[in-house]
Amino acid sequence: MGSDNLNNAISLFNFVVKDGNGVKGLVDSGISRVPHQYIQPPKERMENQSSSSSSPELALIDLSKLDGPDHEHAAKEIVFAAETLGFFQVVNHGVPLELLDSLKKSAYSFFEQEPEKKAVYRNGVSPSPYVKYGTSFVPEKEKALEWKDYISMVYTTDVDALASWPKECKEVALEYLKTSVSMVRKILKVLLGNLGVTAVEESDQMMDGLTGLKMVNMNYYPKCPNPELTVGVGRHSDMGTLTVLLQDEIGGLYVKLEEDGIRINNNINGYDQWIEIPPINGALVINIGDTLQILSNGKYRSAEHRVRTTSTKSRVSIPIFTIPKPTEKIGPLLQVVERDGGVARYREVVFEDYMANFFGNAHEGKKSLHFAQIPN
Ligand SMILES: O=C(O)CCC(=O)C(=O)O
Ligand SMILES: [Fe+2]
Repeated sequence: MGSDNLNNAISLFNFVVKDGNGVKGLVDSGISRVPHQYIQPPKERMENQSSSSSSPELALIDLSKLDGPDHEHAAKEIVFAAETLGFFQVVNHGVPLELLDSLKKSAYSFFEQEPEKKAVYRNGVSPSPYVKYGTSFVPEKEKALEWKDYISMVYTTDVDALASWPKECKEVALEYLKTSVSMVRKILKVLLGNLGVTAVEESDQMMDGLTGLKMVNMNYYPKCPNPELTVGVGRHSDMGTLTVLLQDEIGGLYVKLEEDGIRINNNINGYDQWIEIPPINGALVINIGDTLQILSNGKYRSAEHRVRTTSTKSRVSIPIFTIPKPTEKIGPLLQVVERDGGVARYREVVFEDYMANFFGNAHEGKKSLHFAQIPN
């Protein structure tokens, strides 16, 4: 695509979004400056805000301890992280380390294909309702586009996954999903237990409901000529229950500190404070989503996070989203509301409606939660 055309808003949108060339196609066309559609308003640019140098500890939790004599200690670490930052990292998580390497490689094999190969999975033309390739979050609604391409694969059954997910990544993605799900259940069991859900059957049933929908995404952030003007992903929280994330060695994922969540040492000039989730080889990142914030009546923090771009190297990240089934009703647990003096901070929502609101709007911090919030 010639540089004259790049200045034409409609043809840029068509090239990147509609025709499925993505940000990757834009970069491959040889641009030396990002098109204006990608320029974020100053308050969203990441170079403009301070990032905490004296970060409070970001927990790195050894999950194997949940199965031994240190269970209580590990469980406390999980609960504390969920109540404060809403993000932590785990090791000894049971997901094979070789698989993590294969996943990153397979993400590159998918995104480095010719645009036509990826474009077959575009929204509306994809041969499967469970597979979607796209760029940015909701391009039609965004004031500035995010510098990110992605492929999203919803899990129903193994047979469906192997029949419909792209061949470049289906086997590893499925293995990643299956090995992660048992870890997610271990973590959820701890978090539910702390809310008073201790009976095995009730806990199992609740976990089935909270993770009824699972998907693996692969995000690809091409290197960007103007990292100071762009974002990889804008400020948002995840809508689901728990997110598991594999990131590569590039870094660039930031989580926002909130005043009541954690002590802030250096709150400079009222700017938001963000801390980076540092890449740790072999570790996985876990974060709390809106669903758990609602369920816990606000005790667990669905963390606001965002991703910067870099000019030196492209980055991949591979999240698994565990989400309630669309028909599931989600509201604060009764026993938690009782403990909170009978005050529910969220109403009960049918998850399908929550999801429609989430995907119907551009990323805007934690605004997604307003859909369920009861104003006080
Ligand atoms: O790329 C990352 O590190 C995070 C991506 C993310 O927040 C998301 O896909 O929801
Ligand atoms: Fe996210």
